[in-house]
Amino acid sequence: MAGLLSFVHRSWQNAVGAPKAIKAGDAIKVGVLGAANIGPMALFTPARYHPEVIIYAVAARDRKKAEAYAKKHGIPHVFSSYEDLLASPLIEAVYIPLPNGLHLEWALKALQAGKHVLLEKPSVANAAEAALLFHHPLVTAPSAPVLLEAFHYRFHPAWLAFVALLDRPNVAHARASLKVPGKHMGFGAGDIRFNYALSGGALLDLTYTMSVLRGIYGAAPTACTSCEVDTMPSPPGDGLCDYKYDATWTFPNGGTGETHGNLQAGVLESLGDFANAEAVHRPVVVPDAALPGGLEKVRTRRVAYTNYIGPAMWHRIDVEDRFVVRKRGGGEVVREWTAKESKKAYTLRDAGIDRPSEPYWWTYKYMLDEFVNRVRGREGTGAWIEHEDSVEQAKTIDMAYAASRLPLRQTTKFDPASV
Ligand SMILES: NC(=O)C1=CN([C@@H]2O[C@H](COP(=O)(O)OP(=O)(O)OC[C@H]3O[C@@H](n4cnc5c(N)ncnc54)[C@H](OP(=O)(O)O)[C@@H]3O)[C@@H](O)[C@H]2O)C=CC1
Ligand SMILES: O=C1OC[C@@H](O)[C@H](O)[C@H]1O
Repeated sequence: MAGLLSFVHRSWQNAVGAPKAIKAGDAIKVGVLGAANIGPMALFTPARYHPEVIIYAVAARDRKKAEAYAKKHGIPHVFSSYEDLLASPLIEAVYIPLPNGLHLEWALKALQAGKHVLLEKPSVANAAEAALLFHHPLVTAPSAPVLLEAFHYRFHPAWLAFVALLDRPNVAHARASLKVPGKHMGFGAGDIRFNYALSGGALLDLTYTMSVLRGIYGAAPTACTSCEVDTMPSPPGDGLCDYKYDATWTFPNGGTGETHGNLQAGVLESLGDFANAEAVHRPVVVPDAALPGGLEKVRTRRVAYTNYIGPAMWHRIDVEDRFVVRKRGGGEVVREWTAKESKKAYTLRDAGIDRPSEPYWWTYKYMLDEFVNRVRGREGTGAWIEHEDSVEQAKTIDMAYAASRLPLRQTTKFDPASV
């Protein structure tokens, strides 16, 4: 009951209850490319209680649509085209929630206009595009603007607490899932997620599960050993867009992995396996000064993080340590037991980081804070998505498509040499 009440309280505070911030005189003016559905959740709500961020303008392909969106979300300025918005000297940073196939083009154009870029996940459509973007001189120059792939879940204290419980070199198997009841969320015919020309497909849209596996191992996979996909019937999706995938992986330490994504999950399937991350370790000898000579203590750890994608609503991190005391060198077992512990980390302090934060902050607010810290050249929590991380992520998705019966996501027709 107490858990339910705090869930309701946190959700209410995030949505409307938290006091609006008084904006600093030098707050970053952000322009938004596209009247996208995700804008309010991923940026406008957290910006409301961030003193250094003003959602200043939006541009849409249709000005009337942009005006209606601006009115609904209290955005003071409207531009008739993405180009016009980028040309505004008052705009310091740009948020890009466009279809995946347009990310490369508009990220490069925004960077060329000197804007910092918060780029929706997945950063781009494939590994070739990732190399083009993240190795581009506009990105690698010493005073280049900030460019961040918006993997919001990596910024939440619960993720930081989960990772701190891992013994990465000894992870033996990892699993990540994301099963979304898309039919009930409007992801139907015509959605960008099922449009191959816009780089649709669940492996890209639900790219999180592969990112989670890479985050658990702290390494890129060595191979995608299998990838079964189910595709949207044609039309929509041209038969080329997966709505469901089940993939298996190997990692450099010999460990294995599995990722499961479904954009058309039933409600029960989604409730049962919505956004889970799990790491099972190899047995390792752990020090215990209290043990008599000739004996050793062996720990086999399993860590499970439930709801890695929306931890501010609710999450739990379960640690299960199976201990064996045995004769040294793998001999006779003299004692065995299992220790279980459940943890939560809603604030940075809960994760052992001595910085202010609030339990109602969503993943997006933690990410926005770090984005602002980078833009302002300030030290942050250390949570960040490095450019090479984004490049590795795109390579990982390509590996999955290569192991499936589907083609890689198509490269944009935009000519990067034109910027
Ligand atoms: N971080 C998160 O939690 C989430 C991230 N996302 C990511 O955000 C991005 C947008 O997703 P979502 O908000 O669901 O998508 P929407 O379809 O709601 O928005 C996409 C926007 O892209 C613009 N657009 C430009 N060209 C095209 C085109 N040819 N066809 C269709 N749209 C076009 C449209 O803008 P205009 O207004 O100019 O017409 C539209 O508003 C994706 O990259 C997705 O992966 C999505 C959901 C959650
Ligand atoms: O980023 C996302 O997260 C949640 C999913 O519902 C959505 O399809 C995806 O774009």
